[in-house]
Amino acid sequence: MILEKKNREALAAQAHIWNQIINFINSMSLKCAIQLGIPDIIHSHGRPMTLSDLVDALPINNNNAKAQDCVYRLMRILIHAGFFIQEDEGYLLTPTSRLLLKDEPMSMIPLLQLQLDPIMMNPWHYLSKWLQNGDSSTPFVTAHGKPLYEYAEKEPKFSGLFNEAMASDSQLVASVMTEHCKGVFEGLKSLMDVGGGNGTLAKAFADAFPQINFTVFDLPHVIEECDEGIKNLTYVGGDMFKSNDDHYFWKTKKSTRLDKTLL
Ligand SMILES: C[S@@+](CC[C@H](N)C(=O)[O-])C[C@H]1O[C@@H](n2cnc3c(N)ncnc32)[C@H](O)[C@@H]1O
Repeated sequence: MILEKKNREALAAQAHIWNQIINFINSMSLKCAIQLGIPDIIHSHGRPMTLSDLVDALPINNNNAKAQDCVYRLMRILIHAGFFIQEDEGYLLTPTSRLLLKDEPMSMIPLLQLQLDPIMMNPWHYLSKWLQNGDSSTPFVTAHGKPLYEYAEKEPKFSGLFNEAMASDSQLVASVMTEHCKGVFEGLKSLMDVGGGNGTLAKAFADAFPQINFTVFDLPHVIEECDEGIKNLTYVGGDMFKSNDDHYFWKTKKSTRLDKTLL
């Protein structure tokens, strides 16, 4: 059967819309795989893992006759998305899923947990409402009634999740910069990381460049959770947008003009 151009285009357009509508299945399947510890289970198996071995090892109700079928489908999605490969003998990790192992120093699990948490996903449901409101806040405010960092201040669990996620994302940058961008630090005596979170980046730099004094400046509730311990690294809590002559940040960087959009 030869389809007319008009029909071919309509079918392709329909398939495209389907793909866009169900795009979230990839990220939700990945979240499920991390919650069940699939990358770690396959990694500890030490060789390609069959579907039935995987189902047996998973912390799920595998008495359910559908479990094997569901895990098979979950793995098909994740293989298609590049997280695993399947050989005759079973499933194996890819370089991407290696970055999702719990003990991998550059593990991206915390970032995934933050970005796919309902607290961070809810604002997306309010995007059009926020645009309709026309206010200058963010969709996060429309969804939760307060800005992200105020919310984090009141919710220590979320704050911990946020700071861990930021830190996990900094690990790779820290290692590349300390190894390949040494020239950037030449001649510096001091350096301040404004909005430096729990200091992961500054700690890596302070270790690599002991001749430079580093300061991490962040909101007081973030700094309270940081432990000192490195000689050439200091933590200072404050609000960079509150101009105050006595304020450490403004004393140090009076001429710095900061724009909230940078955050
Ligand atoms: C996107 S995070 C980046 C964290 C860190 N630089 C990193 O890359 O891992 C932004 C940081 O800015 C901090 N922050 C937000 N508003 C701030 C303010 N008014 N004064 C100081 N720090 C602020 C937050 O607490 C958060 O740690």
